Amino acid sequence: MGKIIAIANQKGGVGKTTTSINLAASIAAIGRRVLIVDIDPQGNTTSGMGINKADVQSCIYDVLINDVEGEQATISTAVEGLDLIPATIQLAGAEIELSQAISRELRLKKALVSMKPKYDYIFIDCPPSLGIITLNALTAAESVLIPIQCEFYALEGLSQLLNTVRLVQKHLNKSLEIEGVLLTMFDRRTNLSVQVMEEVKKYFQERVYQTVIPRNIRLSEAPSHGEPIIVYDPRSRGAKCYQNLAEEVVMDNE
Ligand SMILES: Nc1ncnc2c1ncn2[C@@H]1O[C@H](COP(=O)(O)OP(=O)(O)OP(=O)(O)O)[C@@H](O)[C@H]1O
Repeated sequence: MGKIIAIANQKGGVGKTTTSINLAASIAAIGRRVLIVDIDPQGNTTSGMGINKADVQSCIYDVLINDVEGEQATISTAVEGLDLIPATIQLAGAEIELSQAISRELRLKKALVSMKPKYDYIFIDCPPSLGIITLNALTAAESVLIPIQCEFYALEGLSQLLNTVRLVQKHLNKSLEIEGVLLTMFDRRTNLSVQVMEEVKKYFQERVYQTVIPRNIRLSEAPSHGEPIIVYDPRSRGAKCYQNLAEEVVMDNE
């Protein structure tokens, strides 16, 4: 049965999409069946996997709003064992449309029920907000993986995210857990990165992954080639680190 993990932080640009693509691809590369669900209207995970949004027939919007089956919106990617439910800009309207819908927080959960047996891991790439779309992800998920960028104000807004997690646990999904906290864009030459790491470890303790993702130019180039880092540059530090993270996540769960 696939474990559903939401990758969430309402702060923008902290590495949610980079982690969704590269963690999912690295887990698929060690022989697990993996699905990524892109629920960010920017659709960066979709384009970062080499999918041309203009060619997408059905996307996550159709699943959430038009009752299209998850299977029907699923496409296979160039990485063996890795499938994707894409997002297009159409999703930008869903926040308002869902606000009037019945069981509006449960749409994604319902859609993923029939998908779970087909996968070992299902990752949901969340948008940078705590609106109804992210609530759908936190309600569908068994756990939430939180990427934190090693920068000034890194911890700002985290209490809001943790508060939302607590509210979801109380009202919508009592078994939601913190899967882990991932430090991203770490630059060992700066004191700031080291300070942020210490702060985050003090706060989240053993829930912080041992693997830390460095700032790595190859990771930022890969999406424009539509490839995960293990395909674009398998020898890069970024690739090695996401492979290590994949092993850590699999070890925690199997
Ligand atoms: N480890 C890294 N090294 C270098 N660049 C990175 C790294 N991680 C992410 N980036 C770059 O930083 C930018 C933001 O990353 P990303 O899109 O993954 O963040 P996000 O949290 O998904 O953003 P949003 O909140 O807009 O959805 C992108 O240009 C990405 O290529």
